[in-house]
Amino acid sequence: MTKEQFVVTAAQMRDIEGRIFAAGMPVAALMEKVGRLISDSFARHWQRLQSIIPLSPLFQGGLGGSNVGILAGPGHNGGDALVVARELHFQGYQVWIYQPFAKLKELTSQHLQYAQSLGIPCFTELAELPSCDFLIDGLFGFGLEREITGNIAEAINHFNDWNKPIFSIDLPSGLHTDTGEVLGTAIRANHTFCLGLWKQGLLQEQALEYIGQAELIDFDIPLADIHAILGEVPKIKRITKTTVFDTLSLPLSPTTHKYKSGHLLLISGSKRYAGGAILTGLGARASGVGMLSIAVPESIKPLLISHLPEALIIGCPETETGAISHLQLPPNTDLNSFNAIACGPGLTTDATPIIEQVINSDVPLILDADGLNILAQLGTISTLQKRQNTTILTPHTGEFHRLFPDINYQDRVKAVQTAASQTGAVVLLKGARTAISNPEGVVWINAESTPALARGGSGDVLTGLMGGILARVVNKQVNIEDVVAAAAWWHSQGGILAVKERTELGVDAFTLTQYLIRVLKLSIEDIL
Ligand SMILES: NC(=O)C1=CN([C@@H]2O[C@H](COP(=O)(O)OP(=O)(O)OC[C@H]3O[C@@H](n4cnc5c(N)ncnc54)[C@H](O)[C@@H]3O)[C@@H](O)[C@H]2O)[C@@H](O)CC1
Ligand SMILES: Nc1ncnc2c1ncn2[C@@H]1O[C@H](COP(=O)(O)OP(=O)(O)O)[C@@H](O)[C@H]1O
Ligand SMILES: [K+]
Repeated sequence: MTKEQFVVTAAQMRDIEGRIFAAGMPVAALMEKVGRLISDSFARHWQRLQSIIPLSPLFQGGLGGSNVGILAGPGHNGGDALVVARELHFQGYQVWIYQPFAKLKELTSQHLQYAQSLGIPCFTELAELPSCDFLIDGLFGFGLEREITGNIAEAINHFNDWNKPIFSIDLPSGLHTDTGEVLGTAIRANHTFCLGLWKQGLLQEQALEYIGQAELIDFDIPLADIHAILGEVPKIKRITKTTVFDTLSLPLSPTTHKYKSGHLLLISGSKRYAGGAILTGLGARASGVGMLSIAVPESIKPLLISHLPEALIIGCPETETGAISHLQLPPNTDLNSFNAIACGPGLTTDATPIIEQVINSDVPLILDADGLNILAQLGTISTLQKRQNTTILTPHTGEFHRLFPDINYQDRVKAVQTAASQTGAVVLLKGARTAISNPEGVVWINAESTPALARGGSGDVLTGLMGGILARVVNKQVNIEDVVAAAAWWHSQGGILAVKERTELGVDAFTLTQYLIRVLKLSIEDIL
């Protein structure tokens, strides 16, 4: 595993650091190292930002003229900030320190004393503060243990109102390290230097508006210490390119044939939502699945054939409303003929018998969209108890709430873990930071995505893509949650590449399908 993959809670980070200190690393030496790494990274970012952000009238050109305000807290987050203050002072920045706390940890207090001896101005009152070009936030890190109130809360709100770029150390002060919840109030950072290992709260949706661009500062934590605390196979991980490529089963075996590369059955669409079936089909096409069958209402069969000539389109009898009334598979075919079924986009809730039929089958199954709405009507947990084979549920927040009305989804990591454990399914909760859990609580978080994907139909693309990957690799002893993670990552990366070439407004769901193979190609070239 790479450092980028690990995700820790505050308690785990404290235990990992505890091991390093117990092994002999002096706390002060580590703080020095961390502070230097932050200063170096900061200087790189600031050079880049200078070209795009208007600076204060005091700015005299060159780094030496930049004015920087350092917000220092009482603990070691404040200590880190004070090391950064000293480093930037020696690099020629005009530095001042805001430090309103009466009692500081020993090491933090020493750094403050030295900074003051160097002539760096230090203030305790907001009213005294000079102007600056940017702020470095070292008020609280993972040691924040209660709501921020009083003058500190006031100060945080005040700094947010300054509208200056803010760089936060470890995490924006005020965010809960594990859940990303705002504890009273929080710094709205433009950039966050996460120290050592990714804190779980930074990967939670509710923290996103506070983090800005997040960067991991690797300060060489020994892998043995990480594994000693997180276990040999950590429970919560961030999806990375490497993990995805381990799952995609590439290159193809030279002796493969179309049925060895998986046969996926998509069940999707209605007269009303024909587009959902097309988008799901195009998502599946990008997966490279060997055989693709798509069951749709008879009346939209010609439309599907025109968009997906390679697929076997199965026209089914339809209800008065134009939904599939029941599956009518070709002769000599039953559901066991398929390696996987993906079911739901565009079905409408009139297709209830279909959902009952696929749930009763013994084939790996993905349920999405109306498949989930019907499942909620049937009773999520009792209905899924009948399943013998793999089930994957891919709700967005609204669907999740319908499926699991009793689960609080503020902490999305906990929410997917609970849902997966209650149902025995792998659950993917869609959103800006999609979270995936298997029934044992093994979680993947998709930390790189783009809001450009928040458009109708983009979830249909994901279902098709995931179905295709699942059909391709399901017989190859893969973990199902790894397959789901691979699809989520690929889908988001397609969106990110499309944004680069077409702006955030240029990523409609059809366009997204055209970027899936392009982004795969670039990623393969990158890995080789
Ligand atoms: N030891 C080191 O040199 C290292 C330090 N690191 C830094 O150390 C930080 C953790 O340090 P600490 O454990 O000292 O914790 P923090 O610096 O995050 O804050 C703890 C201090 O804040 C006080 N506090 C907590 N909640 C408060 C509230 N709501 N209102 C007012 N005061 C409050 C506590 O009483 C304590 O004094 C990390 O986030 C990181 O920045 C590590 O990341 C790297 C190694
Ligand atoms: N703000 C966002 N940032 C990144 N990805 C997002 C965001 N909002 C939605 N998405 C992604 O877009 C897709 C939307 O899926 P879904 O809600 O099912 O849409 P639809 O049903 O219209 O296809 C999901 O993959 C989701 O993770
Ligand atoms: K901070």
